[in-house]
Amino acid sequence: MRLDGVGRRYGVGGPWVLRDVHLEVPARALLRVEGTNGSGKSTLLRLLAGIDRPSTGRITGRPRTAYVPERFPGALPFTAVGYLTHLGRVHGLRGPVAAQRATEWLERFGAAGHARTPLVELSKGTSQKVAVAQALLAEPELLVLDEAWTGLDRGARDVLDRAVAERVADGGTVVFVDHDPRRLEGAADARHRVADGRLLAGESGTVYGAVGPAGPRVIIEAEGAPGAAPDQLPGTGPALPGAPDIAAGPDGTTRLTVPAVHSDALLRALLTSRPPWHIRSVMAAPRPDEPADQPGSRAFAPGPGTAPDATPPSIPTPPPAPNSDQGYLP
Ligand SMILES: Nc1ncnc2c1ncn2[C@@H]1O[C@H](COP(=O)(O)OP(=O)(O)OP(=O)(O)O)[C@@H](O)[C@H]1O
Repeated sequence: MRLDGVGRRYGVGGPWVLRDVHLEVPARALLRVEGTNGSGKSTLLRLLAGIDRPSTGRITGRPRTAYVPERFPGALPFTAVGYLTHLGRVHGLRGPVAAQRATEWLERFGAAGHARTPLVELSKGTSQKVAVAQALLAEPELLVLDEAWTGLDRGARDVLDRAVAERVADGGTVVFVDHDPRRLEGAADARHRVADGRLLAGESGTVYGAVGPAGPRVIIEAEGAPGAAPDQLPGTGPALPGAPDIAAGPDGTTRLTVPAVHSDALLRALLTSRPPWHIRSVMAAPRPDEPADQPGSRAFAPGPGTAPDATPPSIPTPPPAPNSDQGYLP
């Protein structure tokens, strides 16, 4: 999914809450959204979830999406299991499958004892378990979580942490906001900050830059199995994290240029494909106004000659590749 020049304001002539947001939402990624109170995080998440529309700009390529709102509308005329089964059907599941998943998720969250309790009688914590379960049971391609951990007991928070990891491992994308800075610490592929109506991004969360055409980009030169061409990349085109520009590189390599915030997710996709791709180099792309031999174009990896002031993106450790003698760099 992609946001191009998206803006949102409430009411005619109201102040812009979000302006000129450019964002590529890659497949198989965990994205954190941060910002101070009232900065526009929930507004952005509602746009991503598709329950609100931009005042200006375009959102394209919407995946199958599920959303946990900041506040769950609990006063609905359903029991917990009835509501979840109903939502499962709304998400396209057949009745028996929806009912089975509803029961499984209530059990997983330790709320099976409340399956037949009307929603209005549920405690805040159990109500929140139902709110989270309705999004998870659909196994969405995009899961949007707005403070979804708030109100959950410790065991349920851990269940949600694991469910998020499972979604991403299955190829889904999870976008989340949480007031706890340690939530899913170290797991996010990218962190985005809403500030002054703009969207900023950073790999580490300490340095944020503009997201969009003007934001930093990374060039990955990779080599596939013998004879592999760019169109044989795993999940070609927009399905690859960050929707990289793909071109032929030197010495038979394939050159993928991607927004820097998505480089980790793209590297992971290449390294974990079967057979895995060799990563030959990872370098910062020169900015449009920068000559190609300036520091921004130096290779991050591998080996000597790496710019001392350049921070390499962290390359995830790939799982062992059966029947493969291919190595990994760096
Ligand atoms: N439906 C609405 N109508 C009018 N103004 C709104 C509406 N929703 C949000 N706003 C305003 O937009 C701004 C951003 O709100 P939003 O809820 O997106 O911020 P947030 O970063 O999620 O805040 P918090 O961390 O407090 O949840 C605020 O000034 C808020 O008052």
